[in-house]
Amino acid sequence: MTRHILAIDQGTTSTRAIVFDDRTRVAASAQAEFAQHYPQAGWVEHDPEDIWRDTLATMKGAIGKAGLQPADIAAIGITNQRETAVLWDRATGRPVHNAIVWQDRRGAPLCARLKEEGKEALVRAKTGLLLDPYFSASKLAWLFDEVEGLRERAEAGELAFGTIDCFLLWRLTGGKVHATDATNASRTLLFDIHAQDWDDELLALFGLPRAILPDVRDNAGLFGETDPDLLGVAIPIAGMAGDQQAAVVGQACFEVGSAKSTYGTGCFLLLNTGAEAITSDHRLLTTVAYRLDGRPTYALEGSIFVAGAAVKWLRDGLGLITHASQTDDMATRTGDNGGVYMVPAFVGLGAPHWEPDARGLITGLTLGTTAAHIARAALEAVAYQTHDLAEAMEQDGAAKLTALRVDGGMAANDWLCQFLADLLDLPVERPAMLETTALGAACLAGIGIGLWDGPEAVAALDRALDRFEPHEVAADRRALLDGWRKALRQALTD
Ligand SMILES: Nc1ncnc2c1ncn2[C@@H]1O[C@H](COP(=O)(O)OP(=O)(O)O)[C@@H](O)[C@H]1O
Ligand SMILES: O=P(O)(O)OC[C@H](O)CO
Repeated sequence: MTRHILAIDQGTTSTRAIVFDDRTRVAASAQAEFAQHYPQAGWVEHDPEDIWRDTLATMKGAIGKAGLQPADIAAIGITNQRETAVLWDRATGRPVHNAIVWQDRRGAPLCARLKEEGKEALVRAKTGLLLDPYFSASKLAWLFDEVEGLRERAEAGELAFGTIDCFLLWRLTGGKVHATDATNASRTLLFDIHAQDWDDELLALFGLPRAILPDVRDNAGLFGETDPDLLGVAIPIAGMAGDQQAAVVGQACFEVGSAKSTYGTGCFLLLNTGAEAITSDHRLLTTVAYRLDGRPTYALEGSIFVAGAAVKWLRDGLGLITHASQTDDMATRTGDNGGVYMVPAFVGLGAPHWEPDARGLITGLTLGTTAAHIARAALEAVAYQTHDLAEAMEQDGAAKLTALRVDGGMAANDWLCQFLADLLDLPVERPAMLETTALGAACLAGIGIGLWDGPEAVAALDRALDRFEPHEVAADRRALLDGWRKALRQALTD
């Protein structure tokens, strides 16, 4: 009997469960899209109960589709949308509020005030991050300031905070384990990535009680076991990582200088910098790539908030398409962009600008503009932003990329992969199995139960790749980037 591993990939728009065999081949998967709540402009919430319901249903669905029983699952790995904050009652396990999602900007006033008070240098030195509402701390501070009675309950030890990994772990273990991993902790603005511990000075800055915080663990190891009431058996949960870091593992970016870019709702480019936590001069983030056996490996990260979300907006907001994959054909058919550029600053701009108040725009419209030009502009924008991040990493002296490994739902788009290769003037490598996030979680769980010895064993696993070679000429590249920069300037100064 092969030993199977179940990965839970709780993303921004959908929850997936994938069963892998002991050679990381996919045996079966199940997926559920869930509701997004936009209570006000710039606010984004998820109902944690939706997430929990879909997690259980997709786990059962994937195990069933694989023709297996829960007892055949040797271990579970969890990976998740990062930064999204949940606060729940330890006694009942019930959230006290909807989850405040990473895209939510409501913490902007607090971050702006702390910046004015000159706190950014301190925050940056300890956390590797910036004072931006993207990260969990200002979302939590908002909850404590706005929801009556929470502070007293938290100080009395009644409340638990967690990112989605931590909330799912709590629920899966029947409320027995309150823990997270070093990658998720490193996205809260409360965790000192050098000391690898929560930091009292940061907690004080955001006015948050320490009693709500989870234990922080390595990415691979025994986190706990599933409550037998859920699946009939106790299965070890042996790997956990934020989704972008899990993709680093799934893409086997274990060498210093290797990089991957994941195109899901947003796009996140991470470059492995090894044991050295490099500070960027271009407002990139320093973050934990993974921590194994107590030793952190760091990464430089460029975070783009809107990638696939722009395509989802073409579908759900504008009704221009009925399926995301149509954009591939539309972009191919237009031949060129017709002078149309989109700056998808729907929830502000992330790296390297960090402008929470910037808003999206489409420029260059004429009577000749078609839906296909707009679809193409949405795809091009993702590539321009990737280019800007890669350039910033190079200017930071971190590494000159020799190839870019891509993954995530949007990387299924061949036109986008070719345009990326042309624009970056780099080969783009795309694994045949695009779910590298889930694969990374499965690899961590496999390491956690000793199925694989460590990163070397994971790197040695077979991986089929598609490769896109660059062929655009430099003059075209320059003209396109000029058009993009002009549009970007408009979005940043509006
Ligand atoms: N063929 C495609 N072309 C362009 N965008 C796509 C394509 N397929 C999926 N997407 C986009 O990718 C996103 C889904 O990717 P996924 O990795 O599942 O995201 P997440 O984990 O953030 O929920 C959606 O925003 C969708 O619009
Ligand atoms: O849901 P994704 O895959 O776009 O990932 C979200 C990121 O983790 C946010 O930091």
